[in-house]
Amino acid sequence: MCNIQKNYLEMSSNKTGQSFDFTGLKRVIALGLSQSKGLFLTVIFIAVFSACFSVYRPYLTGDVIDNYILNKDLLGLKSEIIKLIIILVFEGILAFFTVYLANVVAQRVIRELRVRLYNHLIKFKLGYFDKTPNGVLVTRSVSDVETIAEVFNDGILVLLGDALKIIFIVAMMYYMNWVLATIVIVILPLMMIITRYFQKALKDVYQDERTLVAKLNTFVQERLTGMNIIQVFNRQQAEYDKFVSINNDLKKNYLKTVLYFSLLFPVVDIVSALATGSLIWFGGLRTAVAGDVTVGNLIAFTQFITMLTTPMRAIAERFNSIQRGLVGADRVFNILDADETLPDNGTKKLEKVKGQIDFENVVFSYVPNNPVLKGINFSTKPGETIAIVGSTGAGKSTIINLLSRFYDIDSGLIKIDGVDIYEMDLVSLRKHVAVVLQDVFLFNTTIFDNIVLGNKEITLDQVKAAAKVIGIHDFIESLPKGYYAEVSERGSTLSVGQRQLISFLRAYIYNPEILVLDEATSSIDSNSEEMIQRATEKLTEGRTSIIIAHRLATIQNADQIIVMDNGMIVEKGTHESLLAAKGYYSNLYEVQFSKINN
Ligand SMILES: Nc1ncnc2c1ncn2[C@@H]1O[C@H](COP(=O)(O)OP(=O)(O)OP(=O)(O)O)[C@@H](O)[C@H]1O
Repeated sequence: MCNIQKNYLEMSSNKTGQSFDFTGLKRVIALGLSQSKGLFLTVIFIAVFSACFSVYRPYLTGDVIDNYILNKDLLGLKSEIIKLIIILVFEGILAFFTVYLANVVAQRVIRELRVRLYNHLIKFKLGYFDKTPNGVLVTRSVSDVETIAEVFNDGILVLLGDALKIIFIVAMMYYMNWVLATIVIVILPLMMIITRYFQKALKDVYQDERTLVAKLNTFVQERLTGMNIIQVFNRQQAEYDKFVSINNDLKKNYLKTVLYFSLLFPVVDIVSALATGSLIWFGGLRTAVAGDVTVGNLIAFTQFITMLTTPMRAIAERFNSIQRGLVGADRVFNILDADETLPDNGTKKLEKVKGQIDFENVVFSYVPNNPVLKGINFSTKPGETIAIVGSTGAGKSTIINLLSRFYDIDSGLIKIDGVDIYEMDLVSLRKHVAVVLQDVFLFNTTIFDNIVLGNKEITLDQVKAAAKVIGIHDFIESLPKGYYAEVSERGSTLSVGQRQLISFLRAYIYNPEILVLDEATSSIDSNSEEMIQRATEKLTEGRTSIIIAHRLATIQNADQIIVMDNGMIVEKGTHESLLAAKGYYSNLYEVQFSKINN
């Protein structure tokens, strides 16, 4: 099974087996407190206050019936009704503040988590991204984080109010009439069992839902990026079928949630009706026969049952929201807890480097125990141009990944100016090494921004001067908005050659002492080839350069050519000496030369 699939499955099937994740909840609450302690406590205070008020209402209703309506005390009735109205209005105001403030807390937590997550991800080793599909990470950073809001919005803060309400109602019922209170209370455990059952079932459904959403995001994102492959190979129908299948799974999952909910409400209603029926039957008998239950008591208690059912039913919903939020939180915290950051323990900050590079017996594997580089040794003098050639998959690009510490080596030493790169501060190391990758990546912003990459110290004039040297200034100026022309996603509206030249310009403007260039394999027209050849000469002038070459014609003047095969260096020398040796390089050269001639 490939790494991506494995990691994806690991991240998706993180079921804990517990019905409620208290550790996750504690962590989310701690985050809420750290973001808005004052607000958080205010909402709790309002919830307590509001719970007291709502309980007072049925009590007052019973009191109005027994003492004012039945006694025909109209004056007293008027003042009691005014009291009831004031309580209702006040309850409404408190409800508004609870919902509004809980949402403010939730949004602050979301903002904080997104920032933390992005800040964490951006420091991860490239190896992590090799294993994890982009769609999964997009889902974690966008929609999973969003679900955490539910823990606050409809979750714990409101849940607390509901729980308090239940406690106050029970206390008030016993205060008013213990017989009626006991009749109602007997029914309560039944409701709790039902709620707990649905709570467990819903957690599993939500976990599956998050997995399926991530799967759908990954699918759509990858297909959109590789749309040209799908269309060229006429895979539309097959890809459509796969999409329909994932989408169907998601629909089935949502319907499961709906099923649980549609069942939960009627079941709770039936239990509530059972409680009301028993109350009226027994209570009515006692009113008529024993006389120890007043009419006001009976009416107040029917109101209590409704008031109990609503928060109890709501508690199931609240748990449901918290559950959904905690499943999202679990996934987000998994990433936040992942220790995938590239270790940066080096302390040496080199201000200027001369450009001497040494690889000493370097061994490296992407996947443990499967070395891709098996003992690489070479050295460059400052200012030299060194070319690396060899068969596909030989390990050429891997060498440049190691020099910039995109990945860490298994053993050996890589030195710049005699200093082990692991002793160097990472930022300082990368400041001295510019990399032009085979597959040019352009962001969806202006050409200028794509070149300076947010560095405010680089001016437009500097970029223009550099573009003239590289030979792309006229082309950029010919675009409708020149340097401020927007590049479409990944630069798809530019030709391969133009994208290459923009990435050359990006490296040139940073003026590094060491340049690493992974030549594009895609064929370009001879005019662009000539432009790129001239730009390469300018780019490598006066700095140590490592060029991974696919076209041998471009590297004949290199100071040193390294020939690689199957993770090892098989030959080293100049173009002439290697041709004379009649070995691997000479063969490679002849094959390319005869291809060109043919
Ligand atoms: N991120 C990765 N994870 C796992 N294996 C990888 C990764 N990148 C490359 N490899 C493997 O490492 C080996 C060397 O790859 P590398 O890209 O260095 O070859 P290359 O010589 O640059 O090839 P090409 O000329 O085709 O670009 C290959 O077998 C490749 O499959």
